[in-house]
Amino acid sequence: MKKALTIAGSDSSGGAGIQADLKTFAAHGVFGMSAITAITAQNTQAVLAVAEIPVEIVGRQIDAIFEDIEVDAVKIGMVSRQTTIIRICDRLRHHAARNIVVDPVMVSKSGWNLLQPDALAALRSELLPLATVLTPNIPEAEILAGMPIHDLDGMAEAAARIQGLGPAYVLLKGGHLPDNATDILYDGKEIHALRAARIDTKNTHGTGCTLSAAIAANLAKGMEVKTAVAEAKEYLTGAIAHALAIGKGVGPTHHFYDLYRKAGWLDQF
Ligand SMILES: Nc1ncnc2c1ncn2[C@@H]1O[C@H](COP(=O)(O)OP(=O)(O)OP(=O)(O)O)[C@@H](O)[C@H]1O
Ligand SMILES: Cc1ncc(CO)c(N)n1
Repeated sequence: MKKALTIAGSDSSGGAGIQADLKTFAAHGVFGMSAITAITAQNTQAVLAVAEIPVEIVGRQIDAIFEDIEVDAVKIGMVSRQTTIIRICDRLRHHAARNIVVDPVMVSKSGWNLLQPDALAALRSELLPLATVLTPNIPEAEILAGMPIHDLDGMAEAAARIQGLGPAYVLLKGGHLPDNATDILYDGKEIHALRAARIDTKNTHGTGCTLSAAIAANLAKGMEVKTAVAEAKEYLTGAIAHALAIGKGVGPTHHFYDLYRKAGWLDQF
């Protein structure tokens, strides 16, 4: 069985962060492991509190895994502190980690800042060059590329600028544009548009986490980056189509819709 590691924050409501990543790995038949960077008290409406995990413990979780188990892919999500970013990069370089998917999480859907302002420089200089695939959303890409983005042409221009900062591939997610759910993949040479119809739902909590974890799972299984991204996008679109109206706010995507469909459970819960 292939094995993937997520380095991210815990979402108590189970729809984003570590919980979304582990469910996504499981849905892909990949064994999931985790190094937790922070614990958030969060639900479908808000992030209420965040406790950072000490840098030393973050590093030790990564060492504990790599010293014992072969890691086929790594997904990195919420890492809010500069010192933690630097330690993670140091440990990943030390263990020669490969197939690294970086979701440069900055602000939660409910508006909570998940990246401290002084950590941006470390994200740029340390983490971006380690990424096989970087998956910014529009607001994150605007900050990384230093330009406003209004349409697909703007996304392509920003993806090219960000790719120049070091990641092998940039997947710029278009979820925040008003009329489509088209993402742009750039590898330094060619632009690929991954098109999907916008699904009319308010339940999109954890979409970004789910997509990056699905890419990592597909890379762990040995897929080429372009195939891994295209299949992950298809999986995510299904997970949004079957999103769960759990909680009073923005509900989570359905990570196991395919298994539930096969088991005849989709309409039961
Ligand atoms: N309503 C929708 N219908 C179909 N696809 C969507 C919809 N909303 C978002 N997506 C897709 O979900 C993925 C994540 O989109 P988005 O740009 O919202 O990321 P994000 O802001 O990082 O998510 P998160 O808030 O979970 O961090 C992208 O592939 C995007 O195209
Ligand atoms: C822990 C965590 N990571 C990432 C996100 C992405 O929005 C979130 N809401 N919570």
